[in-house]
Amino acid sequence: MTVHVLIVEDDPVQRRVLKQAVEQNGHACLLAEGGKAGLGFLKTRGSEIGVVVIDLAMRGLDGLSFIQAVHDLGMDVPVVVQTGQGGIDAVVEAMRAGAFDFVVKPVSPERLGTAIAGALKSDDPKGRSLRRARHQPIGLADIVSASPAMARVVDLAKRASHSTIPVVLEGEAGVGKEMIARAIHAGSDRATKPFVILNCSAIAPELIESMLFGGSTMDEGEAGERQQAKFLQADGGTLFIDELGDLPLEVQVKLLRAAQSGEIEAAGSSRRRKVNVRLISATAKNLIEEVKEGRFREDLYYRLNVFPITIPALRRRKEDIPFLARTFAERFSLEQKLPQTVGVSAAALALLTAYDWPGNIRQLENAVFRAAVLAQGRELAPSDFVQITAQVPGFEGNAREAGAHAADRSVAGTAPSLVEVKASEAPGTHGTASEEADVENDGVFPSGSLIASTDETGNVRTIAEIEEELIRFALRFYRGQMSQVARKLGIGRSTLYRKLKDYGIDPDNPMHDAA
Ligand SMILES: Nc1ncnc2c1ncn2[C@@H]1O[C@H](COP(=O)(O)OP(=O)(O)OP(=O)(O)O)[C@@H](O)[C@H]1O
Repeated sequence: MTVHVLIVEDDPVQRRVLKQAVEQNGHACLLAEGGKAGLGFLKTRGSEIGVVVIDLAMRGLDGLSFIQAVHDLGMDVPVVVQTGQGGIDAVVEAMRAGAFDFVVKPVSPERLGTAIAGALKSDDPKGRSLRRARHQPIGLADIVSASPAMARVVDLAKRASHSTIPVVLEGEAGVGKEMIARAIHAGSDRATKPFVILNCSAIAPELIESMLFGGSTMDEGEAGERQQAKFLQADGGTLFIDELGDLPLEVQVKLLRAAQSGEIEAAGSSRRRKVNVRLISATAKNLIEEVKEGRFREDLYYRLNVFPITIPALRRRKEDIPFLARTFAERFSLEQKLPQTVGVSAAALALLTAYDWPGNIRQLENAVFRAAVLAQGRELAPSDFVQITAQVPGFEGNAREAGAHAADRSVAGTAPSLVEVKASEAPGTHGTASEEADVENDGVFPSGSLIASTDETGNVRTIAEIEEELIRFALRFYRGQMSQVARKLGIGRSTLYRKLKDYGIDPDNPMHDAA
C-alpha cells in the first residue's frame, strides 16, 4: 500500500506549495483543508498515512489541538508542524505535546523532505516510544524533589493514594498540581481506570454543568469529539477538577450532591445515575477567601477539602531547582533525539537558582527546553537563558553576549530559522531587556499586565485602544494560542480573527505582531 503524507493546511496557496514540495520528494499526498478534515482522514484512512504535515496556526482546530486529538484517538502517527517566522513558543509547545519535527515557513522542499524522511523512518524506533512515554502514567517516582517541603508533599500524596478520600491540591500556577494528582491516581488501586480532567477556567461557565454531568446543552459536533460527561468518563477512576475556585455557584450545588450521594443528574434531566468516581481538585485561589466572599459554597468546601495538600511555590524550595533543571535537560535531549545528553553548567545552575520563577516549574521546564533547542554546546550556559539572565543582577552581561552570538549565528547560517527568532528577540535588538522579559515570562507579566485607563494627556482612552492593547497582551500571554486567547477574552474565534485584522495583526504570526 502506498504510504501517504497527509497535509493539513487551511490556506489553499500554502497547501499547493506543500503538495508540490512533498511530491517533489517522491511521496503521494492527501490534502485536508483544516484540522477537523485532517482528523477525518486519520479516522477513515489512517492505515495509509505515514506522516502528517500540519500548520500550527489554523482557523478552527489548530495544530496543537490536532496533535492532542490524534493522541486522544490513540494514534501514533508522526506529526511535522509548520510555523511562521517567530513561532518558536508555539513550536516548543507542539514539540512538547508530541510533534515529531518542525519546519519554518517558507520551507524548502529539501528541508521538508528531510523532516518527512525522518518521520517515516521513525516507525518503531526510539523516537516514537519516547513520544509515547510523555503520555504514560506519571508516578510518585517521577516527581523530582530535593527539598524537605516537597518531600512532605510526596509523602502526603503517597498516603492519599492509599484511599479514595477527596483531595484538594493548592498552589500557584505551574507548581505541579496536575502532576501530583496524576501520581496519586497512578499509585491508587484505580490506576488502570481513567484519569479524567475538567479545567473549570478553560470552559465557558454555561457549559461546565453539561461537561461534568452530561446534558442537552452540548453541541452535537463537539459532543461527538468529547464523548460523554466527565463523571461518566471517569467512572471507576479519578476525576481531576482543575481550577475548582472557578466552578460556577449553580454547578457547585450539583457537585455537592454528586459527592454526597455518588449519583449524577444530567443537565435538564431528572434521571439519576450511580457513578464511582474519586475526586481530586486543584486551586490556585485561596478557597477560604472565596467562601468568605460568598463565591464558593462552604458545605462543598468541607466536602472536597478533606485532605488538603499545599504545593509550595518553586521560589520557596530552591533546592529543587538544580535537580529539576538537570532532569528536564536530560529528558529533552532524549525527546529531541540529540546526539548526546545536554548538561547544565554550574554557572547556569547558579543563575537558575538565583531566579524566582514566578511561573514555577512550568516556566523552568519551558526555559530549559527552549535553551536545549537553541544551545550549541554540550552544556547549557547562562548565555542560553537570555530572558532569565536579563532579570538576575550579576548575569545581565550574559544576556547581551548571547544576543550578539545569536545574531552572529544567524548570519553564519546555522539553524537559521530558530536563531533568527532568537536574535530578533534578544534584548537590545528591539525594546528593552525588561520589556523583553515581560513578553517571554511564560505567563507572568509583572509590568505588562497593567493596562492604563488614561493617556499621557490625562484623558480617558478609547475602548478600541484598550481592546487592542488587551488583545496584544493576551496573544503574548497565551503565546499565540488562538483558541485559548479567544476563550479567555470571552469572544469567539471568528470575532478574534476579525479584530486581529482590524488591528493589523497577522494571525499567522501573532506573537511577532503582538509584541
Ligand atoms: N516535581 C516535579 N518534577 C518534575 N516535573 C514537574 C514537577 N512538578 C511539575 N512538573 C512539570 O511542570 C509542569 C507544570 O506542572 P503541572 O501542570 O502539574 O502544574 P499545575 O500546578 O497543575 O499548573 P496549572 O495550575 O497552571 O494547571 C508539567 O510539565 C509537569 O510535568
